[in-house]
Amino acid sequence: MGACSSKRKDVTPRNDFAAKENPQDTNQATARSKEIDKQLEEKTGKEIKILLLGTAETGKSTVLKQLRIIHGIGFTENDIQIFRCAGRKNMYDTIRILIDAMVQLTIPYGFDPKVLDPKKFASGKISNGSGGSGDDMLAAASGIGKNAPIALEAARIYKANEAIGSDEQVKIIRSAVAKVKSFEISDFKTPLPTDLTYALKFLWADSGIKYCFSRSNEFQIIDLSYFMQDIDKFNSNEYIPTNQDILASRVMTSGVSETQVIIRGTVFRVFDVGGQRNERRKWIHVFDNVNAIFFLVDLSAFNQVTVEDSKINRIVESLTVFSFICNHLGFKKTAIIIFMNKMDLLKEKLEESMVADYFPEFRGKKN
Ligand SMILES: Nc1nc2c(ncn2[C@@H]2O[C@H](COP(=O)(O)OP(=O)(O)OP(=O)(O)O)[C@@H](O)[C@H]2O)c(=O)[nH]1
Ligand SMILES: [Mg+2]
Repeated sequence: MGACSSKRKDVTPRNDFAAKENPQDTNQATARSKEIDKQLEEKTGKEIKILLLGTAETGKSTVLKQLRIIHGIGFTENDIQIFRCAGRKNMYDTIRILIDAMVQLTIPYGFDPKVLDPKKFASGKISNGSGGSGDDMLAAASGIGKNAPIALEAARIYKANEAIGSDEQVKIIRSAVAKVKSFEISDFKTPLPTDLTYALKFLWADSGIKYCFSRSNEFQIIDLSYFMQDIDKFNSNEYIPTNQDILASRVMTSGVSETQVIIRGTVFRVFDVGGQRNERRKWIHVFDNVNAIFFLVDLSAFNQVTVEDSKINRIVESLTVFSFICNHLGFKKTAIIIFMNKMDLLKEKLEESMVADYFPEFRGKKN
């Protein structure tokens, strides 16, 4: 995203609570706010430099997008085009990653851990299986304990990870997978071809893929299910991304971008950086004269490993980088604010997962 600025004089959002405040408190708060503004002006000559830091996928660019929306900066035509393409790429990537994860986790297409109907499995065929019946699978599944991944057992018995279903179903799945795999990656500027979107929809509806997605902390994928709900809409040529679509889309940041926001005469220069390890070496270029750092942490990542190293937990990686930033001599006088992000996803995950399973020293409540 390129640099831009807001010329609006007062763009501070008001909320409903403001009207209910005690007038005396409001006066005091206004006076204090003016005092802080004055101090900042004296210190920085009306310029505040802010860095958005954090490891990959913690939500730095999303915070910047929110800032642009809240302060009325909005997005350029070029930005809108980037987000339109991002939506298409996000949908394609989701299924492409899941296809590989199905192999990695040995999950057959059509597999549904909740449906243990003997008839379904007994009559089902495994496309490249070599023996084993549905009854065998059920017996094994019931013997491995309720928390063990039943899919693994299914794959072990059938020595397959392809598909459960009739010959016709298996044929359709094979053809959909082949369609996605053979797609020549484009710049996503034009809509995805209809036969490809058909394959994406078909696979997204598959119970095995759904089960695979439910184990998404075991491989690298961003939850972009927002786009998968309406593939045709997001793929269409006429589609114009809304603010909500823009916030949900994912474009990895490479390099450094600056956005300027002017609030009551003070210029806030906000720098967004890439959080992946190979991007972090570029951070140093913006380390001079920083007034504040917003350090983002993805709290929902407690059960995930980093993209770069499958042995490193994402929260541990965040702590390491945070510690480096806090101890950096250049930031002795810099305000450092931790931004605990993705609380919505954390809440969802705590229904299924426990923090203590990943951090045994954690003594807090289960959820
Ligand atoms: N559910 C949920 N998703 C979020 C939240 N914040 C960000 N995301 C999503 O997380 C994904 C990654 O967010 P980004 O803002 O691109 O992350 P980043 O820190 O800029 O990542 P890099 O550019 O790789 O360093 C995007 O798809 C966002 O829509 C949140 O609070 N909740
Ligand atoms: Mg980013």
